[in-house]
Amino acid sequence: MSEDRIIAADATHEDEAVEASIRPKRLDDYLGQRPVREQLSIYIEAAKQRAEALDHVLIFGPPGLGKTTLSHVIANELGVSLRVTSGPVIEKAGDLAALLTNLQPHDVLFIDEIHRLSPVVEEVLYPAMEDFQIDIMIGEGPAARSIKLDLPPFTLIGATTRAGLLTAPLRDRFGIVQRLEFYSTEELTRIVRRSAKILGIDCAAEGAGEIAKRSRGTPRIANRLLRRVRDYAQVRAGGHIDPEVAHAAMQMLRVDPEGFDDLDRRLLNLIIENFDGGPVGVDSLAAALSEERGTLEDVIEPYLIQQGFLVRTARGRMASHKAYRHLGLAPKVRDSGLGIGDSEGLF
Ligand SMILES: Nc1ncnc2c1ncn2[C@@H]1O[C@H](COP(=O)(O)OP(=O)(O)OP(=O)(O)O)[C@@H](O)[C@H]1O
Ligand SMILES: [Mg+2]
Repeated sequence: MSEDRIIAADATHEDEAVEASIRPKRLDDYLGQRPVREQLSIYIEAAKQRAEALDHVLIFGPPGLGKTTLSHVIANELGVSLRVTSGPVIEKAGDLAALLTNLQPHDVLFIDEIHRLSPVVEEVLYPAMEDFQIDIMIGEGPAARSIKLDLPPFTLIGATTRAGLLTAPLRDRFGIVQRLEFYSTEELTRIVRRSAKILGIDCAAEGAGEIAKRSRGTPRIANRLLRRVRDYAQVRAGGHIDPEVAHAAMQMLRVDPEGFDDLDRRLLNLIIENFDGGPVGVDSLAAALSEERGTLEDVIEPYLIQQGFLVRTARGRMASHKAYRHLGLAPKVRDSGLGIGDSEGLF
């Protein structure tokens, strides 16, 4: 279901193809995320001055905010090669050992979805990260013995949408931990304008702003909406994107001024109409929407929570007054005063 969403934060094949051309390569082009950029530029500079590998970096945050992009940027700024893999792809300890022993000194190994590493593979990673050493087993049965191999000093960059699922020993081995935040409308406007320029799209500043406003704080969505608005502009408006054209295209895409689509509105409506505003358990919501729990938690909820339309409480999800108003409904009057104070936050 959610794969068809114009505002889904996870990458489609089309996104991946276009992203390669518009993905920023240097820190200066990596817009927004100012604290992250400031810190990393110092750590990178310091590592280069000492001629050492950069300390291991953990990047976490919702899909489409720039984790993969940032890992490419870091490797570029360090002037080293980047090897890319992901948690579910590394099946055996030997697969990881092969990757590690093929690194050049100071290279970056990027493990996407690092929370999905198997426990055996994770065990191999601990000494590799800490001492640049791995233990590998040679032979089988009684003749089997373990030998220690030295690795070149390297930087591991781990990315995850679910920092909470990382084991403590793994998390503790990252010297640098960066959390990506949703982008402001101004930042997304700059991102849209940059992408439009690269893709040769005629997009006025206010047109870019209109797209940015509806992009759920997420560069990937902003870039995708830009491409769809371009299609609309090309067929209906001589190829020029101004606020009116952007607005009309969004109406066609059924993306509302908050950047919500039918699925978001169905979710909020469900909580309000069927569960009396909540609290309601996430499993009940996922079942009612025919979505997987993980999709609901990782892709749909975070922005609704961050924007204060949905509240995550210990007893389940609740629709806020803002949600009622957005759907044109009268907010429910509560006696308990249950609200944001019960929220567990985003992760
Ligand atoms: N800071 C940024 N400045 C400009 N463009 C950005 C920035 N961050 C991300 N983008 C754009 O958004 C796209 C998606 O980013 P990216 O693939 O890095 O997200 P991600 O966090 O790795 O997502 P996922 O969780 O799905 O792996 C990139 O191709 C890039 O064009
Ligand atoms: Mg990624």
